[in-house]
Amino acid sequence: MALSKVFHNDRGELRIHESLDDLAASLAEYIAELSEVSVKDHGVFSIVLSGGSLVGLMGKLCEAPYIRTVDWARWHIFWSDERVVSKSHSDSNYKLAKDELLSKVPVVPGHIHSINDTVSAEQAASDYEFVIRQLVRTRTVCASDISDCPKFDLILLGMGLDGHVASLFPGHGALDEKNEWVTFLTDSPKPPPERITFTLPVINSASNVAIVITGENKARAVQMVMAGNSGPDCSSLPAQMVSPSSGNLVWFLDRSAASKLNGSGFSE
Ligand SMILES: O=C1O[C@H](COP(=O)(O)O)[C@@H](O)[C@H](O)[C@H]1O
Repeated sequence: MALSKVFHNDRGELRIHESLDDLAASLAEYIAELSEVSVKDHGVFSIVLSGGSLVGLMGKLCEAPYIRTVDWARWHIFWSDERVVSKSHSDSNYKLAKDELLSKVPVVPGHIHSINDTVSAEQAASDYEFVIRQLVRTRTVCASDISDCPKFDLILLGMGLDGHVASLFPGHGALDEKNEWVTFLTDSPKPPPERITFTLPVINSASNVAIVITGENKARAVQMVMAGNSGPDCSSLPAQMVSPSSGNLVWFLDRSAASKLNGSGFSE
C-alpha cells in the first residue's frame, strides 16, 4: 500500500506521497480502479494522457498485477495536448507514451487516437476534434449532459513550472477558447512552438481529472495554485482553472512538490 496523506478542499482531493515510488503505486491503483468502474458502467475506458513527466510515473501499470487485471482491450487513448511534430520525433507526446507505456501493454492499436502529424497545427486540431466528435457520436466516448463536450472517463494532466496544463499557458488566448474542443498554438512559450491542446471546457467536462506534479522545482507553482494566487500578469494560472463541473479532481503530489503547502486550506 502506497504511503500518502489525503486532504480535501474546494480544489478537490490532494494526495501527498512520501516518495515517487509511492506516488507511482497510488497513481496506478487509481487508474486501474477507474478503468474497472468505467468498463463496468459503459464498456469503455476513455483515458486522456499528457506528455512530460507524467508518463514515466505510470510505469507500474505495465507490471503485476495490472498488466493482467486491467481490461486493456477496452481502453481508448487520447492526448490532452500534442506537439505538432512527427510521431517519431523526440518531442512527440505520442512517442513518449508509446515507448514508455503503450508498447508494453495489450491495448488495441486502433484505440490509440493520436493526432495527424502530417498537417499544420490548425488542421491537426480540427482533425483531432473531428475524430473525437465521431467517437462521441458512436458513444465510444460519453457525452457530457451539462455541456456540448465529450465526457472523458479520465484526463491525466501534468503541470509546468509556470502553472500550465496540457498546452494551456498563462495569459495565452487558448485559455479563452469556449467553442472548440481542440485548439492550436503556433507560439507556445515552451518549445516546440506548434501544438494542439484540449480546451478548458473539455477538460472541465471530464468525469475525472488528475493533475500529477512532482519535484521541488514545482513547489512554488503548487503553492500559488493552491493558495489561489495569480501569475505575474494577475491572471489565474491555468492549473487553477481546472475545475470539473460535475466530475472529480485529484492532485497527486510528491513530498517535494508539496513542500511549500503549509496552511493552504486543506484538511485531512
Ligand atoms: O509541454 C508539456 O509540459 C507539461 C508539463 O510537463 P512536465 O515534464 O513538467 O511534467 C505536460 O503536462 C504537457 O503535456 C506537455 O506537452
